[in-house]
Amino acid sequence: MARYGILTSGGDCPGLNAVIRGTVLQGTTVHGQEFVGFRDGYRGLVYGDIRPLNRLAVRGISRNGGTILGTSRFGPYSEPDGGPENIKKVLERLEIDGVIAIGGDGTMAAANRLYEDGIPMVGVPKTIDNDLEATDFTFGFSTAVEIATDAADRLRTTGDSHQRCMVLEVMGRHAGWIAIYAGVASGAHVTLIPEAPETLDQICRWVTEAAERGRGPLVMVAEGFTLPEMDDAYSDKGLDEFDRPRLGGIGEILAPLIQERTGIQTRATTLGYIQRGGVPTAFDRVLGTRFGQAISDVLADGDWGQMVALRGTQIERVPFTDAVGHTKSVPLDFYRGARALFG
Ligand SMILES: Nc1ncnc2c1ncn2[C@@H]1O[C@H](COP(=O)(O)OP(=O)(O)O)[C@@H](O)[C@H]1O
Ligand SMILES: O=P(O)(O)OC[C@H]1O[C@](O)(COP(=O)(O)O)[C@@H](O)[C@@H]1O
Ligand SMILES: [Mg+2]
Repeated sequence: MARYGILTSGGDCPGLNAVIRGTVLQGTTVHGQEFVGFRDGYRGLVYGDIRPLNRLAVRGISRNGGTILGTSRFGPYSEPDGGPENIKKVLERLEIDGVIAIGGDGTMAAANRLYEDGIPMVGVPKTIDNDLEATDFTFGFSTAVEIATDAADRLRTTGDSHQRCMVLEVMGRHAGWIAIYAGVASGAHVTLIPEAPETLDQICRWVTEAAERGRGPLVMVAEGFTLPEMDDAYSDKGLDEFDRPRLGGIGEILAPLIQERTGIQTRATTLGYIQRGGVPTAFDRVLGTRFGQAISDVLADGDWGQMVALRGTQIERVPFTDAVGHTKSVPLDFYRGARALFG
């Protein structure tokens, strides 16, 4: 019986457990496959740290956030034990015929490199940021948008009561998907995304317009937003494990600038990791389950080097290389449509 290992790598994301469950259910009931889980992403693969994954182990997990396998930003080529030769030996010793990597762009880049180095790899894309070009939507995004929208709705009532401007910073790295969806959903008076720098003057004009109508202005800002005079997205938290700046903090920068220029009391809230935690929406559970089922079919076909993706309403297969290095930005006409209603 063919036996496969599943790992989750990179930032956690609501819907990961639905993928694990979908894969195991489809694999065991339709294709007669067996599964194990690697603990903590590529670390588990490099060190052969596995746990059994059968039907019982995945019972009821779709409704839980996080990942039952644990995750990390450990690189499969990390010295001293990483690299394809070691990983081949690990897979032989554990009698594992292939690996499913569930992760974002970084995880897929690593999976592609391993695949090119002879390891049988397939992939499932994940990120709350929805910024992977290869797929129309990623699971986790819908949950993050719901949480951000709920937070915005709550800020509206306190902002309205105090006639204050409320700034809400959401995640998304260099893409504004979470901000633009939550901004439109909550009727934010201004939504600021990395794809479309706006001047402080313009932001303050919109804030003032809303305040003049008696509203507590709500400003939704993506962590990657920059003012025209900024060279890079704001970051004061150092680098992550892969040497990328950890973003966050632009909301706290903007709030006093808006207050100073408009004279309107302004408060900032950074939503942070709340966006990635807790119960996934039905949409994310369904997408995760379908991705999981589809990747089990990919294994059955031995279609190595492929990743599943949502195209329209269909789940399709695309090569890893389609997912790597292509960031999906918010289209400017989408932004312009939202912008027409700012203020
Ligand atoms: N080009 C690459 N080659 C090898 N390993 C990589 C590469 N890019 C990322 N990785 C590994 O994959 C991990 C997960 O990637 P990361 O971008 O942090 O998360 P995500 O997969 O969620 O986007 C990284 O910490 C790194 O160890
Ligand atoms: O977990 P970390 O390293 O603090 O990363 C925070 C980043 O992870 C995210 O939540 C999701 O990013 P990935 O899906 O690429 O891991 C970003 O929105 C945020 O900037
Ligand atoms: Mg990434």
